[in-house]
This record gives sequence, structure tokens and C-alpha cells, in this order.
Amino acid sequence: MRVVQAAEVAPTKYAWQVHARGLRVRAGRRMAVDGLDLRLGRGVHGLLGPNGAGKTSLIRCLASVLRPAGGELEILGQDVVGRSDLRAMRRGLGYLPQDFGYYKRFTVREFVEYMAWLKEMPGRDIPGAVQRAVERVGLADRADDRLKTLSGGMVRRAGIAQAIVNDPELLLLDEPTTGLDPGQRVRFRELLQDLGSDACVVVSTHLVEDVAAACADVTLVAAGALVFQGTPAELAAAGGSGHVGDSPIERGYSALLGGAW
Ligand SMILES: Nc1ncnc2c1ncn2[C@@H]1O[C@H](COP(=O)(O)OP(=O)(O)OP(=O)(O)O)[C@@H](O)[C@H]1O
Repeated sequence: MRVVQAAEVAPTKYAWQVHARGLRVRAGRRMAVDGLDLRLGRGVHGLLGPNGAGKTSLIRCLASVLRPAGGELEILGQDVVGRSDLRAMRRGLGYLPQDFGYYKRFTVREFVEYMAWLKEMPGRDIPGAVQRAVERVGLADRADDRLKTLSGGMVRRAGIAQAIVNDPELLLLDEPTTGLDPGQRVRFRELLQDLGSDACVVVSTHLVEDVAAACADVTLVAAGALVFQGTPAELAAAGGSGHVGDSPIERGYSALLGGAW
């Protein structure tokens, strides 16, 4: 399957699925995101950065879990700053947190159904949407098994299924490949590219090779601010033989971060 290029990441009903200007997000007493400008449209966007860069805080804010502490933020064309009713906007979101909670006695199907219900999907649409989501993550044969009987990688795939069950326009995945084995990661990248053909998909990861293989563009953050936004090829071009890394893209990453990782 073909990677969607940045140039094709065309505006749809609104200019950008995510449009942040001077965004600030507080995590505890820290300003984890501090003056971030970001515009993301359709396609798969890799979010990279060293530990503590602010990736999780940014994703939690885009998912409307954390309120912006400053700046401007539009999600799916709606201004979320100072807005109290975010339910309509949330119906268009899919979110896989880094550590997601689930009730271990639920089967995969019950878990995804429950999340579809929380997302206020029409009841008649839920069974079909759940079956499709479970099939897309390769768990159809385990759909009626309890979550407590699944491996860590399968539980993560169930987490991805709940994130995509409502065909979100904005899909936020925080470290989705954690716990997936190499074969599952390759299949997951194919799924990402499929999802990115009609949604804005933001994937936070430490795995630079996932970005190179599946993302149309890369957003690199450090200390809560944007360091770089461009294609994986542009990121690779920023590095040279004197920079740390096993691949061109890793060398570009370390060149842009200096001594930050
Ligand atoms: N609840 C909290 N209380 C205090 N500080 C926090 C809290 N959550 C995050 N932080 C701090 O905010 C900064 C950004 O954290 P965040 O988890 O967003 O980074 P990250 O890029 O996702 O890191 P990692 O790659 O390690 O997951 C870090 O310095 C972190 O220690």
C-alpha cells in the first residue's frame, strides 16, 4: 500500500483537523507544552521527541483530556479553548492512551462495544462497527475471549480497535506499537496507512523506524516546543555521518536535537 504524501494532505470541511497556535499545556506544575504551533491535516503524522518532550501531554490535550493552559486550539474545526460542551467534537475522535484501563473480564467485543457506546454511536450501528474494528486489528478469532486471556500485544490491538470503532476523523495513538511483535508492527503500519487515507492520524512513538515506514510527515518536539515538521526524507536529510544513529532518519533526529537525547 502507498504512503500518503504530505502534499496530498488536503483540507476537507475545515482547513486542518488540528490547528494550534502558541498552545500551552500544563502537566502537574510543569508547562509540558509551551508555545506550540502545529497544523495537521489528513494523513499519518509521526510525533517524535525524547522522554519528557511533552508528547503525551500534547496528545492528551488534543484528545480533550487536558484543557489548554494558553494559546489557541481548534480540533475538527471547533475552537476548544474556553468551550464547555466538547461532546460533539469527541464523537469524531479516536484515542488510544499510553496506558489504557480496561475491565479484564470483558471480552474484546464487549470492550469495544462499551467504548462505542461511550462515544455515543447509534445503537444499531454498533455491532457492525465493532466487528469491522476487531477484524481490522486482526482479532476476529479472539473477539469473544476475555481480555485477561490475551497477550499484551493483543490487548493493545483491542485498544486500537476501540480507538477506530467510530471511524474517527482525528485518531490519536500514544505509543501504539508498545508490546507488538515485529510481524504485528508491520501489519499495524499497513493499517495506519489505510486509516490515514481518510483521517488525520497522530502517532506518538519512540520507534523511528515506524515513522519512516508509515508516516507522511514527522513532528519533532523537545521541551514542549516544535523543533521540526517535515517528511521523513527531510528529517533524514538533516543528519550526517557525524551524528548518532543507526539509520539516516535516526541521524537526522539526533542532529536536530543536538545533545537532547
Ligand atoms: N502529572 C504530572 N505531574 C508533573 N509533571 C508531569 C506530569 N505529567 C507529565 N509531567 C512532566 O511533563 C513533561 C512532559 O511529559 P510527557 O509525558 O508529556 O512527555 P513525553 O514526551 O510523552 O515523554 P515520554 O516519551 O517519556 O512518554 C515531563 O517533564 C514530565 O515529567
